[in-house]
Amino acid sequence: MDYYILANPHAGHGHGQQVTDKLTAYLTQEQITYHLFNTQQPLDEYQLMTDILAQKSAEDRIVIIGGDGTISLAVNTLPADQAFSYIPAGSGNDFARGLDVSLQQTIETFDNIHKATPQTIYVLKYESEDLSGIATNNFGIGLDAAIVAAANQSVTKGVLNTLKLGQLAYLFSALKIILFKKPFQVTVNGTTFDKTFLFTLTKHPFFGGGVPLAPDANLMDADIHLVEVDRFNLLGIFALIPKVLKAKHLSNKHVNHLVDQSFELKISSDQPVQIDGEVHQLQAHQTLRVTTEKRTILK
Ligand SMILES: Nc1ncnc2c1ncn2[C@@H]1O[C@H](COP(=O)(O)OP(=O)(O)OP(=O)(O)O)[C@@H](O)[C@H]1O
Repeated sequence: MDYYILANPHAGHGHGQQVTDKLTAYLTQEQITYHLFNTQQPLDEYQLMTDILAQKSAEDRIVIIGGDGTISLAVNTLPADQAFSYIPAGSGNDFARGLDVSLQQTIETFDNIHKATPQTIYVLKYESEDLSGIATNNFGIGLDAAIVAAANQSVTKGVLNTLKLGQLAYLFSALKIILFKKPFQVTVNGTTFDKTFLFTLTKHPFFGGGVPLAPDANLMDADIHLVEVDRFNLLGIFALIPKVLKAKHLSNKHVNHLVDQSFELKISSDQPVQIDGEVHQLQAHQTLRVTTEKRTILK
């Protein structure tokens, strides 16, 4: 049994390289055969996973090293019947948190993988006229998508990054969006929300690098958690932020939490959506269906 490693050395500002070096040194020491596929540029994950699938035999194993972007791209290329393992090396690592995999102990994580038996997890599967795929983390419409989009586009981000203050770009963008983003209407599984501000579907608790948005969500079951927040007064919205960080927000009357195994929804105006941190656009009045797909993991 060989290991096929798909690694993003740039994940976590170079942490991917460190994790890969540590793991490969250990595999060499333990005389475990591996084949390393390092991404050279964004989106290489697709081609490398295709190459791995063409070369590996049925008993060989796949290990993915990287952050949430890497695991999302890799799983989108991996057929549902192929098992995989994951060693986190990103900045946010929400999928690893959801899986309850250590964020630091590379070798311990590998040792667990090496002796693991296959387990089923459920990831999000989404489909509309223009968008389809798998989300390993979350599918967000509105606020979170607008924040990610604005932070990626903002001129300030470039300046702040050169000053090594990149995270501030997110803070400024988030503040601007919270102040000015208009609400939108969503009809989901027969219920209409008229003043939606945040609308996120998730299979595990975390978003935004460890924020417990849906504390009871679990990758091991088929339930999808929807967290919807209405646009209400600004003071109330700011007061809600520390509650979200402490996972105490779901009892707020402006927060709606629905759990179901599939969601069908339409929005009333075009909105940005973020799917595992990548920004897309969802057109008004298109039907979006979100269900789950079973995947096999060794962890
Ligand atoms: N060699 C590379 N150089 C630059 N970008 C790369 C390279 N390899 C992969 N990428 C891109 O990096 C992105 C994924 O980064 P990833 O999300 O895994 O790390 P992160 O952003 O540090 O972690 P997290 O998402 O957990 O915060 C993907 O869009 C991927 O295509």
